[in-house]
Amino acid sequence: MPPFRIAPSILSANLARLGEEVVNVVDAGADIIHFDVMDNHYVPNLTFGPVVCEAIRPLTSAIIDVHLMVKPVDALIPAFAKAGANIITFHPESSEHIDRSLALIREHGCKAGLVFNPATPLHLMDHVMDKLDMVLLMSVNPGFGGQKFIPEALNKLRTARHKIDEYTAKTGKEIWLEIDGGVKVDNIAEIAAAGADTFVAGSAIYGTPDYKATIDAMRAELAKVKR
Ligand SMILES: O=C(CO)[C@H](O)[C@H](O)COP(=O)(O)O
Ligand SMILES: [Fe+2]
Repeated sequence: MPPFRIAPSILSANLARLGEEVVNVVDAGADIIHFDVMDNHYVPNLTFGPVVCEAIRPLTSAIIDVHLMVKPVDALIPAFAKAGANIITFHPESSEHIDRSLALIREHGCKAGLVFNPATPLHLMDHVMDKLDMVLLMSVNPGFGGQKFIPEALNKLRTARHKIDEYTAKTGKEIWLEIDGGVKVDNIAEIAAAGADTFVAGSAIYGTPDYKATIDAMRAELAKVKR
């Protein structure tokens, strides 16, 4: 059984009580805090920046996974690294020089990843695998929480899993495969079977009254997965 990681997106948290919401979800069993950064330019929504990351950093030792939905990306990379991010991912469409942006993330001591929108082809990862620690597939169009999972993402996950497994077999390098958008208790097993090992879930966790019960239910579904 591969290690499965659950990454609640604080986009769906009660932002008036953000600190408590971070602590509570980690106490409930989350592995990662997923931090959605939107700029009202690359995506039609506006969220939070490095100062908010810096504010939550002392509250938890959980991994902070910063998903940059901003264009351009490079100027924000050092700022998020300084604010305590552990992983920084960005969309290839938002960088003029993908290899350079990935290198910049790693030079700042963070794990680096590329994010693929539903219609963005996976071949954009082919020549930068050595600089990737994570591949994030969007199963919704980016910009909002609470959207419906796009089923074609399952085929894309299988393709990405194959590419990553081939690369890992050749080099020994581990690359996490994360899925983001519309992940729920009732589809997480199918998504894991298609190849994901890391699961962002915003509304499915923060929209329920008992975060531990929801995360436990997700783990129970994941325990049934055969791959
Ligand atoms: O990147 C995102 C949106 O662009 C969010 O991480 C994602 O939508 C999580 O929300 P939900 O689990 O409610 O779909
Ligand atoms: Fe996200």
